[in-house]
Amino acid sequence: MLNKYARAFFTRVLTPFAAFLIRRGVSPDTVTLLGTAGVIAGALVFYPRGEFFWGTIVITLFVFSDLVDGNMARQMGRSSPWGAFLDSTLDRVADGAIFGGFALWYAGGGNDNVLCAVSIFCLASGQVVSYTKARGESIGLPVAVNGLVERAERLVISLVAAGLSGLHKFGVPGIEVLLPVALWIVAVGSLVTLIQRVVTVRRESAEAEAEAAKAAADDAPQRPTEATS
Ligand SMILES: CCCCCCCC/C=C\CCCCCCCC(=O)OC[C@H](COP(=O)(O)O[C@@H]1[C@H](O)[C@H](OP(=O)(O)O)[C@@H](O)[C@H](O)[C@H]1O)OC(=O)CCCCCCC/C=C\CCCCCCCC
Ligand SMILES: Nc1ccn([C@@H]2O[C@H](COP(=O)(O)O)[C@@H](O)[C@H]2O)c(=O)n1
Ligand SMILES: [Mg+2]
Ligand SMILES: [Mg+2]
Repeated sequence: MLNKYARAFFTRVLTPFAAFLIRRGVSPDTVTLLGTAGVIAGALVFYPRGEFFWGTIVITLFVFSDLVDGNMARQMGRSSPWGAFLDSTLDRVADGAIFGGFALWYAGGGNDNVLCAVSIFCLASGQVVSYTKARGESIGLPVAVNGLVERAERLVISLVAAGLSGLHKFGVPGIEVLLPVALWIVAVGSLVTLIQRVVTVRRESAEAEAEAAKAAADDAPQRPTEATS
């Protein structure tokens, strides 16, 4: 949903910055790599210590690089299979660091085994949700569904809640409940999305098999029947 409705807005806002980086000779791959490094650092330095406000600020500064790199590649007319591969692969690494950071906090100072497990579930299910689409497309299916909670939703829900929960350390009472609520929402939403995508791939592969069987039957040489032989 966000990918559909917010992307156009962010493209307009980030295009001048992307053009500036191009003029400075920066490559899209450099932006992809530095952006991912910044997200990993923000997530793994701050979140395991319960520093959710500062961790989210650092991650937010870098996560938008994921929209800038593609924008730069398109402006330069240099969108490439390698760039698409690098972008998607490093998305998985960045997501692993964010939800891994939450899990480390709940396994340590946050001292909550259930929320640790929910964070690990968010991490794993998010990766599998993305994998279903990538694998489905690699076997030639359209995978014509995005589902309830795509990557942009997973990030926005988790990061907004983490940033606000972090205000607890600045004296805002009760607000720390937002992160657990967000993690449960992302976990359930990712499960629903996973089911939506698997059902779609199952339907599309059954349709493709039926079409292939029909094409094979149409192409098969007509066997003489007993009556004509
Ligand atoms: C006192 C206040 C404290 C608050 C602290 C600060 C709060 C700031 C919080 C959050 C900011 C969150 C920003 C998150 C931005 C996410 C941008 C992003 O990277 O989106 C990526 C997404 C997908 O890009 P790709 O096409 O490169 O990725 C594909 C995707 O990953 C596929 O995965 P799948 O979906 O299948 O699971 C893969 O299959 C594929 O391989 C891969 O290529 O990009 C978009 O979707 C574009 C839309 C981005 C929309 C961003 C909306 C940001 C909205 C609000 C942010 C501001 C909120 C501020 C709140 C402040 C609260 C007080
Ligand atoms: N280093 C890169 C990064 C991305 N691309 C291209 O952009 C597409 C992704 O666009 P986003 O707006 O989602 O970042 C990707 O599929 C590539 O075609 C690139 O070429 N090099
Ligand atoms: Mg990108
Ligand atoms: Mg990306």
